[in-house]
Amino acid sequence: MHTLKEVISEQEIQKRVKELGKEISKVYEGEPLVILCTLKGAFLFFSDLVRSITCPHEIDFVRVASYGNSDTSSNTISFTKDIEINIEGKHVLIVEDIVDTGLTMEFLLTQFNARKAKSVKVATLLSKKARREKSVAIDFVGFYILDGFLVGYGLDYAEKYRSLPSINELEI
Ligand SMILES: O=P(O)(O)OC[C@H]1O[C@H](OP(=O)(O)OP(=O)(O)O)[C@H](O)[C@@H]1O
Ligand code: HPA
Ligand SMILES: [Mg+2]
Repeated sequence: MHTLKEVISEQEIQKRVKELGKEISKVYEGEPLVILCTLKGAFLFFSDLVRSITCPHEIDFVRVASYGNSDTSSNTISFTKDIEINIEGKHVLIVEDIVDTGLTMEFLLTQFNARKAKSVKVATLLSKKARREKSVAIDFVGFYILDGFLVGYGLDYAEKYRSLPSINELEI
């Protein structure tokens, strides 16, 4: 077992997700919108966020991974599941749990910008700049985090802790 220290409570997360949902709904009102969940880490944030977005939208799922069982990026992104919806002419919102080095988001932006979407924007629950290697533009941010390896609310360490309702720092 590892020691966990709570850094963002379930209540704080739920409040912030609702605020983000309102903000996003205003931006896309009346526009064709596809919201993409980046598996696995974004699964809880995504499912709460889409329920607080009031404008009509489609959803789809993409699977990328680079951390494996480690707390540092392998710098190699495995892309094992693509979306199934055609995004041409539609606005795309990529939903992530965390932008850390930025490598994953840079990869996703390159992928989806190449597919003639009307726009491609990014929503992330957490943005951690201490280890940022690629500068990526993020449109909607839940919380800025200074440092530390985080688990819970979708985020894992070696596949553990994803189902916790709060965000916690892992003491390895
Ligand atoms: O900015 P980066 O340094 O690229 O890190 C962010 C990415 O790392 C995690 O995914 P991971 O590879 O752990 O896969 P997972 O979502 O299945 O946990 C996280 O969910 C992001 O997708
Ligand atoms: O802090 C983190 N926790 C879990 N997964 C991650 N992937 C990038 N950064 C993190
Ligand atoms: Mg992970």
